[in-house]
Amino acid sequence: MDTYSGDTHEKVIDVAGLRRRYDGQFEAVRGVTFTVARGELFALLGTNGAGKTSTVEVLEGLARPSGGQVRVLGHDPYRERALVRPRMGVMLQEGGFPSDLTVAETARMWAGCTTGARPVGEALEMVGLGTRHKVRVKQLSGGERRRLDLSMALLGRPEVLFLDEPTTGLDAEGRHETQQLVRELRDQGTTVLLTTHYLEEAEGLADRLAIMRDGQIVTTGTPAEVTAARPARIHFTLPEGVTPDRLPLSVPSAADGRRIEVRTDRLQEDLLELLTWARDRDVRLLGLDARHASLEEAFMDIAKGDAR
Ligand SMILES: Nc1ncnc2c1ncn2[C@@H]1O[C@H](COP(=O)(O)OP(=O)(O)OP(=O)(O)O)[C@@H](O)[C@H]1O
Repeated sequence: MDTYSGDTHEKVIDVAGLRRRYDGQFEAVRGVTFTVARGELFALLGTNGAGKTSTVEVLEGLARPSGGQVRVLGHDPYRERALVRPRMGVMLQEGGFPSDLTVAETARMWAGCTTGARPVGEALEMVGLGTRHKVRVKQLSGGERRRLDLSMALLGRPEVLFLDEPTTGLDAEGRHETQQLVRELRDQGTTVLLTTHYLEEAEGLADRLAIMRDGQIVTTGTPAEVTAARPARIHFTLPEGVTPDRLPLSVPSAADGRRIEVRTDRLQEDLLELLTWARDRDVRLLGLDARHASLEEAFMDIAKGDAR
């Protein structure tokens, strides 16, 4: 079946066993499966070379898979590109607009090739480039070029938006503004597939995410599910004269001098045992800090090869 009914559980992106091999040799994507529902924001994460862009390019219809099945809005994005392309917005890692054109000329040129385009001024306003319309593309800063790329991806009021590292090169304020815009687009019903190296960005924006390594998805779920599967951390420093070997044995810990890190799946129990031990011996745990794993910590574990 090629079209979907339009209910909120509609799989706007449906990837099953995707493989992509370059030049019949190196296999960059090795059996990737995930779905993204309408109105969902899905983040694809992974270290450099994990296979994110190779995956996203297939979804954008820019490359043919060497194995598996891909559907975007119910269609094969490569063979039925003409049906899918007008409904998707694509922001590549490098926009590559002619550098001698002004921002407004670029936008008008792009609008000319876009079905049902927004007014050019509106698209530029959305990304904060409204006052930069007379500036040549080559005179824009790196961050402004990323915003122009995003603006052009939004021109056709896309149902599904592919954002490949949309905030790379932006300063903190620009990142915040772009994240806010992406959140608003999602809230208005746009389905978004995002790749990013900023893990707090993924943690803050994504409804669900997948972490890739060596061409495969090693972990997937909501940010809370992905971090809940990793050990929590307790950090503290022992006062002088108290050596790590005096800690309660059932609390798993690693010591760097007197600085202690406990990694635990039983945060509440281990914290209670530690605090009781400290109180009974009148030991002050300096700089005590206890928290669940962040997405960054989960990512680092996974990147190192520890996939739970
Ligand atoms: N055109 C190509 N020909 C051959 N190998 C390629 C080609 N493009 C990418 N690769 C290889 O495929 C693997 C995955 O690359 P890809 O760009 O998909 O990774 P990525 O996760 O997007 O990385 P990054 O975070 O650096 O953008 C890498 O080993 C890369 O060297």
